[in-house]
Order: sequence, then structure tokens, then C-alpha cells
Amino acid sequence: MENQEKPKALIVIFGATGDLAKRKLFPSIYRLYQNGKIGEDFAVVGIGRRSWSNELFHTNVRNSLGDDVSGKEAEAFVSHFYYHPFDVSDSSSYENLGTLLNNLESEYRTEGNRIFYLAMAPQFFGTIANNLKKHNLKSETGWSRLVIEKPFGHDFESAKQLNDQITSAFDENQIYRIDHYLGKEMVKNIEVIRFANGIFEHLWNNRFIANVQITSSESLGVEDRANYYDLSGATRDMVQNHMLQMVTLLAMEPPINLNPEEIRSEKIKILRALRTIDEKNIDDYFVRGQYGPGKMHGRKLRGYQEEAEELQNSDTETYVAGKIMIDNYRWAGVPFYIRTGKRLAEKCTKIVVEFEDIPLNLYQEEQSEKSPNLLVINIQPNEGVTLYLNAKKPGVSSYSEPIKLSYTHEAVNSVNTPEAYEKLLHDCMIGDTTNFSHWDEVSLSWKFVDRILNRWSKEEPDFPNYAAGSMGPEEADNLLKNDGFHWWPVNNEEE
Ligand SMILES: NC(=O)C1=CN([C@@H]2O[C@H](COP(=O)(O)OP(=O)(O)OC[C@H]3O[C@@H](n4cnc5c(N)ncnc54)[C@H](OP(=O)(O)O)[C@@H]3O)[C@@H](O)[C@H]2O)C=CC1
Ligand SMILES: O=C1O[C@H](COP(=O)(O)O)[C@@H](O)[C@H](O)[C@H]1O
Repeated sequence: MENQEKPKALIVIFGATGDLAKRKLFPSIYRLYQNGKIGEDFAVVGIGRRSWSNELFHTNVRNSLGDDVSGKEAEAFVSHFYYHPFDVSDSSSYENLGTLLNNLESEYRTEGNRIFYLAMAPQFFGTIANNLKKHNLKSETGWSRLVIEKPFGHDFESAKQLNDQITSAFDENQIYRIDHYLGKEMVKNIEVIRFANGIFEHLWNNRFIANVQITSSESLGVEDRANYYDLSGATRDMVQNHMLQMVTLLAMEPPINLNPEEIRSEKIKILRALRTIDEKNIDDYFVRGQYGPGKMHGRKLRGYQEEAEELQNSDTETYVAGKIMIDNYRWAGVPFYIRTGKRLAEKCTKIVVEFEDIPLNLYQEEQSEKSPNLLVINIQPNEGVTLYLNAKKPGVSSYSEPIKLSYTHEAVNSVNTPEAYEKLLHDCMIGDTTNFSHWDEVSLSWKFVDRILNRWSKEEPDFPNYAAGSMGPEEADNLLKNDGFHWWPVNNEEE
């Protein structure tokens, strides 16, 4: 990993007229600039087919920064942007791109460092990577990095094909596969909470932890991404990447140091230890759902199939819950429950670690009520950690009641938490691959979810099976009930 205070680079964004560039990439580069994480030695080349002028590109970049950003600083920022229209499948156009990059390189003193950010549909990844190599656009004097957006394949086979294509042009250590959850402050905090606190790490095993629950619920529906989402579904969209990445961070052994390779190697061991579920038993471990009409905050909501014409009769899952078992020495017998879905009651990502309860609580009014200690890691929208303990109820009784010790990140750190994309772009510029997915992680995750999806593809689901605005289908509750557990509430007011 390099230790550059202010990295210098040319950033080439393929798909610069698109939604991701506008909503995430330009604002993130701006924040890096504004916060002094990058200096003046950078330029951005935007590529799309639209015949925009540089001026129109500047207007779009400026607009993407929001109403609060204007004036000299915004002008200085957008002056680093250049639009270069061409169709990426036209091999002859890459020569001109090379000339532009060479010119900008000397103007902006970027020392030959190049980031190629593929913010485009995956079918173009191989073509672009090959053309970059063929036309010698990979740097000869500095470093070259290829940033790849999701989805990385549709299943293991297609992911492998895609990987073969890009690795014929770029080495694995030049490929940065984005999983934006790995850029979230509290996801990055999982390792620190675990490995910097004796009280947790000593208890972090199957003797003291009863189960782990990871919820990533969204209140939004598919919005305008119906075309993409209906081919994907919640398992490919969220489980194969974000949810399994969180599982690995929670379950991995302490790495011998914080080098990306060491951390990755521990994460990979967890993915290798995931229980291979026999297809006929998938229903005991995984539940799928799709939302029907419902209500949220008094507002009526349409069901998934009514959200767009092409979704009629769709059997794509908008919800998944699962029980993941990690068959290794530390975790044998401890279920990691995950759930994620669209149009659920709240937008919230939260991890609850439920510790084994004491055999008998002498201070509990009703012995049937359990109040085990919980460690809650709030990932979003609130960021922080809450520890649930039991303490004496105030007053004359000697009963106990749950209390909570809460740390809220925003309250302590007055600076705004960097957005995931901002953090990841900066990591890429300094060559830190820790928060990007290695091919070994991607391939093992696909193999895991492929079994579930294969099983589901053989049986028509009974959809819709949960109401928009609810917390998902009843079967997801049964997954835990059968093991003597329940989902801990995730409402944001709780913390
Ligand atoms: N949007 C989001 O929030 C997220 C997106 N992603 C992923 O990021 C990628 C981009 O998504 P998004 O921005 O939403 O997509 P959009 O459809 O909004 O943008 C696609 C971009 O690709 C360009 N493009 C398409 N075909 C060509 C071509 N033949 N030659 C040159 N440029 C071309 C378009 O430019 P033009 O029309 O000018 O040709 C446009 O800039 C996808 O892989 C998506 O899955 C991942 C996570 C979130
Ligand atoms: O990758 C994706 O993530 C978002 C959820 O991200 P978050 O940061 O808002 O939790 C999800 O809406 C989208 O479908 C998926 O592609």
C-alpha cells in the first residue's frame, strides 16, 4: 500500500453521463477535493456516447454537487473535467483517448497514474479492459487500476467468464471490485470493535454467542431500476455481495496484521467454511419473498408487480432471509441470520450479536422472558454501537431491567462521515485494496448463492407473500423460532 498524502491520478470514467457518475462519483471526487484529500494534480475524463461539449459536461458535474456548492471552488473543481464522447465498442476510438490522456498527464502532473472506472453495464467490462490493453492505455510510467462496478456476473459461471476477460488485460492486484458496503464507516468499524476490545474478542465464539443477526432493510421499492432488479433479485443484488461481506467481517479470525492480503485471506477462510446446504434442504435455511400492496406511514403502496408493466407476474424475490452456518471451530452451531429486502418498514442496516443468556436470572419477574446481552452495531442511518445489559430496576424491587450503553458516531465525531464511494475512491488512489472484493471472495460467494437460486428456480414461488411496509414474510420469523430465537427489533428510534 502506498503512503501518498495527496494522490495524483487521471480518473477515466466510462459511463460519465450515467446515474452512478452523477449521484455518487462526481460528488465523492468533489468531497475529496474539498477536504484536501486530493490536490490540484488530478483530471477526470468522462466517457459516454452522448455528444456533449465540455461545457455541458461541466454543467452536469456542477449540478451533481448540489445547490450548496457554487462559486470559485466549484468552478476550479469542474475545470479538471474533460468529456470525450465515443462508443466503447469502437476499438479505433481508443487511440484518441490515449492522446488525450497523454496530454492531460503532463498538464496535471499525474505521474502516469491512471484509474479506469467502469460505471457501465457489465457486458462492456471485457471489451473496455481489452481495448485499454491493446491500445497501450495502461500506464507505462505510473500505476493503472481498473475499478469495476456491480453486478459482477449473474452466477458463478458468468462471473468467471467476466473475470477471465478482465484478467487477460489487468492483473488481479490492479482490479478494484467495488462493494460499497465495505466503504461504510461502521462496516469498517466491525474489525476495530472486535479486535481492539478484549471484552468482545474473548467472547467472540460459539461458547458465548448464541446467534448473530444482520438486517439490511430498505423502505424504497425498485424505483426506476426495474429492468436491472427484476433480472437480479435480492439474493444477487444484496446477499452475494454486501450481506456475505458483513458475515465474513464478523466471523473471520484476527488477521496477523492489517495488510489487505492478510485480512482477505481470513475472510476467504470463512467463505470456504460456509455450510454447503443440500439443495433439498434449502427451505430449512432460506426464505424468499416479494412485496404485495401495503401501507407505510399511512400512505398506500403498490405491490412489486404493479410498479412497472414489465414486472407483472414476476417471480423475482425482493426479500431474502437466511440462516448461514459456518462450520469451523469457532462458529460451529452458531446461526448467522441475515435478512434484506425492499419496501420494508424502515431503511436500516444493523447487526445484532446475541450473547448466550445466563442459566437463571434471579432478578427477572417472569422467568420465561429472556433479556440476553446484545451488542448492536448500527451501520445506517444511525452510526454507532449499543450494548444491552441488565441492571436493577430503580426503586424498592430487586428486579432487573435491560439498559443500554450507546455510542453514537455523529455525536462524537463532529466531522461528517465520508460517503462510502468517497472512501473507496480514495482507497483506490492510494492503492489500498482492503475494502474491495478479491476474485476468490466473489467466486466463493457466487457458489454459495448459486445453490439457493438453483433450488428456487425449480419451484414457482407463492408471491406476493409480504405486504409493503411490513418486515417481510412470516416464514422468516419461523427460521429463528425453530431455533428458539427471534429477530431483535431494528427500528431506528430504538438506539
Ligand atoms: N446507479 C446506481 O446507483 C448504481 C449503479 N451500479 C452499476 O453501475 C453501472 C452504471 O450504472 P448507471 O450509472 O446506473 O447506468 P446508466 O444507465 O445511468 O448509465 C450508463 C452509462 O453507460 C454509457 N454507455 C452505455 N453504452 C455505451 C457505449 N456503447 N459506449 C459508451 N458509453 C456507453 C451511457 O452513456 P450514453 O448514454 O451517453 O452512451 C451512460 O453514461 C452499472 O453496472 C450498474 O449496475 C451499481 C450500484 C449502484
Ligand atoms: O448495491 C445495492 O445497494 C443498495 C442499498 O445500499 P445502501 O447503501 O442504501 O444500503 C440497494 O438499494 C441496491 O438495490 C443495491 O444494488
